[in-house]
Amino acid sequence: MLDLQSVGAWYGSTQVLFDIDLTVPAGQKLAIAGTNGAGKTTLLRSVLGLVKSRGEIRWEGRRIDVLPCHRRVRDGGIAVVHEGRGLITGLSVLDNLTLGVDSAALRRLDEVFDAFPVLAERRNQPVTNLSGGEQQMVALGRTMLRPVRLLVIDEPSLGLAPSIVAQLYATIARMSAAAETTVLLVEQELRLACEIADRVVVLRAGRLVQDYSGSEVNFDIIVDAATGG
Ligand SMILES: Nc1ncnc2c1ncn2[C@@H]1O[C@H](COP(=O)(O)OP(=O)(O)OP(=O)(O)O)[C@@H](O)[C@H]1O
Repeated sequence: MLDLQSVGAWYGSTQVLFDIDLTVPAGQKLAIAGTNGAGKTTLLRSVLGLVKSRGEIRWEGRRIDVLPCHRRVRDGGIAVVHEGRGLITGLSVLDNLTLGVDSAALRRLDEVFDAFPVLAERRNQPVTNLSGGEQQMVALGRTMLRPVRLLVIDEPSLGLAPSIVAQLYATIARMSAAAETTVLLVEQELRLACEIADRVVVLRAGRLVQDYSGSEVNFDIIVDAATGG
């Protein structure tokens, strides 16, 4: 379970998140919606320890707000797929996928190549030769080889062709179902968010203003709240 109590966040002296209380049960797929600048990415960054924040954040019962980012990620089984993709530009596709993983995980490399055949074809090429969508596949493939308990995903569809987005989302859905991974997702395309999420919260001007789950996770219900209507 991920639990945020009275979380605020700041860039310099400017507060951009206010009093966020949010409990995400293990295995839940939560999408965070809201207009540009509402604070969606900052909420993810607060969980990861990448922005100045106050309040308490617990993951699996343990306070993580007191830990630096690398400890949260390593100890908490947290993986991040974000706009910048976080790949190591000098390395090949294969090296980016496998760097630091153990031999048991390496045996699952075929699962990544089954999900994204183009990566098998281009395994020895530098990641910088890949398109944005292919790089996003590498980023997601990396998480498939690691024991991920919390998957944090920021804008996976940004700038990608619909067919690639569909492939990415199918993989995310499969991964999270198979391993009961908890997912925190920021996705501007609300239809996509509603397809994968079992809960959607809406941020407005740094505050959590709506919380939808079950049958309320429906594009027509959520779109007005999320776009400020
Ligand atoms: N590095 C930064 N330095 C200063 N202010 C920032 C920084 N990053 C974001 N902000 C500000 O914090 C607020 C929340 O930004 P955030 O990126 O979290 O919003 P968002 O909902 O993810 O927006 P978008 O949908 O446009 O990506 C905005 O007012 C933004 O201008």
